[in-house]
Amino acid sequence: MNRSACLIFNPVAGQGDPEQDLLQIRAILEPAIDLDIYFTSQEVGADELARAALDRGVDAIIASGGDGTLSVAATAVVGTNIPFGVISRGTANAFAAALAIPDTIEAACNVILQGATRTIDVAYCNGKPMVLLAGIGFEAETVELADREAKRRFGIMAYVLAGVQQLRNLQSFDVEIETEDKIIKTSASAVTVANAAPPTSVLAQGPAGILYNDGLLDLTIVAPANKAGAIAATFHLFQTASTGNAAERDDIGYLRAKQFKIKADPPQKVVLDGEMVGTTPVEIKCIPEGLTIFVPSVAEVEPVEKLEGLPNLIIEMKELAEEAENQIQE
Ligand SMILES: Nc1ncnc2c1ncn2[C@@H]1O[C@H](COP(=O)(O)OP(=O)(O)OP(=O)(O)O)[C@@H](O)[C@H]1O
Repeated sequence: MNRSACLIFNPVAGQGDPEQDLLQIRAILEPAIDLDIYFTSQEVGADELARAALDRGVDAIIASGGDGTLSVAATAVVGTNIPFGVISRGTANAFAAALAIPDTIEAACNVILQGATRTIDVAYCNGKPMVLLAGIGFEAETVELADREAKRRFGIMAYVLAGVQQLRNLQSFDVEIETEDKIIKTSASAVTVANAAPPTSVLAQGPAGILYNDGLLDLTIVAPANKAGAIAATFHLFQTASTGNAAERDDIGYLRAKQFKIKADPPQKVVLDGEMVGTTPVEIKCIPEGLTIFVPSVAEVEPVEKLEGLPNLIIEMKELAEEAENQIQE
């Protein structure tokens, strides 16, 4: 008997052709999995659809859409032991990148077909489930500026443009951070608490690596003195993220803890897994092994060759050419 799964599909996500995307997903998954397909709408979100599916009883929940859809669907699955599948079709695809899930439809579907799962940590931020990260200050302002229209026109550049725009009116705030064993007071422009984060979430990249199965959250404080400092700090974090090193600048701090209570003066906007959720204060607590997700059974292999796109490119396969020549001679 086939496995069954509820597929929650956002028909307006990303810049692709949703009808084509859905056909492709069905063509790959349906031979092995009985899919019960539900579409998100402006009124009915992926979380509501996921909760209804859990009530009906399903073997798995699969969400397909941008980061917004994936995050809210995941929040409904937290704490249930029902495996969660991710088919990313958004602009930034941060959710898939943070959890090392491939972001093409074909590869993501194959991960679900293979059926390997693992449990990962999640967190609760003011009672709301969080899979990736909470951004306080700068990031929250940036997310608010990158609206759907801008994302449609500029893709991932919308976030970069919004970030640059935001740098122009960089503001610093006083922050008090309380962990299990200490209270830290400083000023900052951005405070980010990450459970898991893609390398593109530069403001989360203070520590050398963000582990999503260590029972701990990673907090990064970015406190540049001025605009030039902000650009230098961002660039440094971008570099450390790509090399896997920890940040080494005086205006960047980081620490790990099971939970954080954060107050800001003046109160700052908070973005949780890409969605605006209100303002500080926040209380964020790690929930070890709170979510079961489908993951690649073997690590993705980086391609060792890329030639396509080169001008006047001709590739001759030697053995095939020789074989053809031999056949002609025979
Ligand atoms: N059928 C629909 N019509 C209009 N809006 C929808 C519909 N379904 C979901 N939405 C809205 O889509 C948003 C989530 O979009 P999602 O994050 O999945 O895609 P995206 O914005 O294209 O991707 P990304 O977040 O990666 O930029 C939610 O705000 C939700 O209200």
